[in-house]
Amino acid sequence: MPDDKIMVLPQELLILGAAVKTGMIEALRQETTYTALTKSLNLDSRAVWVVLEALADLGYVTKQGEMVTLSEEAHKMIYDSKAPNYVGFAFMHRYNMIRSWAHLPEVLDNGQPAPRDPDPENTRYFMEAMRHGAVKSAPAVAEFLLKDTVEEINVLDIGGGPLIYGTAFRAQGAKVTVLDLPPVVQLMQEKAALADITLIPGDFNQGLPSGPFDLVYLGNVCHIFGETENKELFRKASRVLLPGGRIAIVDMIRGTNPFAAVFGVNMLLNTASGGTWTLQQYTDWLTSANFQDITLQEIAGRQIITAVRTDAF
Ligand SMILES: C[S@@+](CC[C@H](N)C(=O)[O-])C[C@H]1O[C@@H](n2cnc3c(N)ncnc32)[C@H](O)[C@@H]1O
Repeated sequence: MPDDKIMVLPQELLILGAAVKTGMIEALRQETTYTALTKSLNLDSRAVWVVLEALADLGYVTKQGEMVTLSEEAHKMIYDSKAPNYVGFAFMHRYNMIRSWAHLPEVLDNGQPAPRDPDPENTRYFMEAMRHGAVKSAPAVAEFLLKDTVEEINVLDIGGGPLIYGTAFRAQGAKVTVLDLPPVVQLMQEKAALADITLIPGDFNQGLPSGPFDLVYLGNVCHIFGETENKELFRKASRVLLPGGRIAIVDMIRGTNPFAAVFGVNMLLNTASGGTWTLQQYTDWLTSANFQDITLQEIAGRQIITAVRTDAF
């Protein structure tokens, strides 16, 4: 609904994001001074002073005389994974989103995705944001999908690099294989080993691990690509499933809530063919890939489409 919410500017996120990007937050883990910080990071002294004052008044920085350091609460929020207020660097993904959303007029003009910041740290920020976003719903989704299974089942989690869903499937007794892009696998391999998850590098547009699997899980993956890629992905999934095996797709279903259409703009900005798709589109694509019994349900705030592989091969 049109209202004055559009007047809100996320200034706190923009200040904090810039402080991370310039190295200020990392440098503030040690006690330092305005002058030393400015010099060591080769930044503008007036700008550093103004931003540090804002960070201090917002509670992120503690000042004592000349000395400045990250506040205890900010330290817990960003660096202490056991703290109740921990978010890690998940907020940096939001910061990056704002940067790409500001390019919407050019995207409307030329139809090309917004320019990408090649900073390799962005993979880590993205993983942390995905983990943060999934942690509440993953146990309920895993329980919903695996509750009626009696034996240990084989799950393929495509694009499951953040490992939150994989961990939840593992907790339900499943054997879990995760496929994700090589930079993600490199970053997450250690966590995967600790969680007893097999993490495989690869591009799902090129191929899938051969399996066979009882369940193929696609969590927030179908919005990255368009009709051609999704149809082909469902066909590939169908081939690595056992007869009677299931596919489960978590995504935002266009036409069921306004958020799906808004998220479609995010995918317009960040991909060449991605978007959000209607239940009818999913139904057509799944049917053409030999799936039946297609249903849409909502579990823990997530929309889940499930379907069963037919024997028609
Ligand atoms: C939006 S995240 C979803 C993460 C997780 N499944 C969830 O629901 O929280 C998309 C994931 O798919 C992975 N991905 C994107 N394109 C891929 C591709 N072509 N092949 C394999 N993984 C891909 C990304 O690296 C990322 O981990």
